[in-house]
Amino acid sequence: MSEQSSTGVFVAVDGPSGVGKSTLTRALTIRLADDGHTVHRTAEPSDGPIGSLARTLTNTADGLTLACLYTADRHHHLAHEIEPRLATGTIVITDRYIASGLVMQRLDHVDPDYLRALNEPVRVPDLLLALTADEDVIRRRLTRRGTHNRYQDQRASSQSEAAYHREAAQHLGGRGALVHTINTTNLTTDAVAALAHRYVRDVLGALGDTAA
Ligand SMILES: Nc1ncnc2c1ncn2[C@@H]1O[C@H](COP(=O)(O)OP(=O)(O)OP(=O)(O)O)[C@@H](O)[C@H]1O
Ligand SMILES: Cc1cn([C@H]2C[C@H](O)[C@@H](COP(=O)(O)O)O2)c(=O)[nH]c1=O
Repeated sequence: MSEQSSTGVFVAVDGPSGVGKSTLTRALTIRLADDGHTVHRTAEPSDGPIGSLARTLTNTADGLTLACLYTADRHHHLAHEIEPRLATGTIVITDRYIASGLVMQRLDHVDPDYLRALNEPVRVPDLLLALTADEDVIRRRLTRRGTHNRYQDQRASSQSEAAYHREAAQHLGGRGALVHTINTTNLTTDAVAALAHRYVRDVLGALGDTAA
């Protein structure tokens, strides 16, 4: 087991619904923990009070309400769960973050400029792993696993969702996040995890971490 990292790294895994975010987040956490790092796996909506409310209202509230709720949850998530861990050198990996906020409520017809402005004060991740896959592949994955939310049942939204995620990744890159896009169409879950693992190790290596 190698030495514990002294620098927290904040990683966001984002992309269209059903692309493989949760699968990757779990696998990446295990790989980094096996390297000897302390890793905290989390997700948005968070398990905090605002996240729980947002999750409850996702299928019924309007886009503006959800945009404000999810952004409020993001601030609370950062202040109470993410930043305290980063401060102790933990690697934090979140399944969904700002990109989901820029995309999902845009699918609810909220103005993208407003969504960007709302998320402007929110800390960007050090590394965004932006997952993509061909639309028919995502659809097959969702059918096999089962849909979780109303967005996944709307076939028409999946193309816009992918396009909006590309824009969101570009925007976050412009705000200083290191962005790696992983096209998972022809990659096994292990291959996706191996690639993501390498990207995180590169970041740790650049920070001078001996366990990278
Ligand atoms: N690279 C891959 N190849 C094949 N199947 C995959 C791959 N990645 C994930 N899957 C499968 O696709 C399904 C959806 O994956 P997962 O639940 O991780 O997606 P998600 O992006 O987290 O979904 P959601 O947006 O609903 O939270 C699961 O059944 C998972 O096993
Ligand atoms: C962060 C965030 C999330 N959402 C929605 C999208 C999904 O309906 C759920 C999360 O579902 P999962 O299967 O657990 O990934 O939350 C959203 O609408 N806006 C956001 O900013």
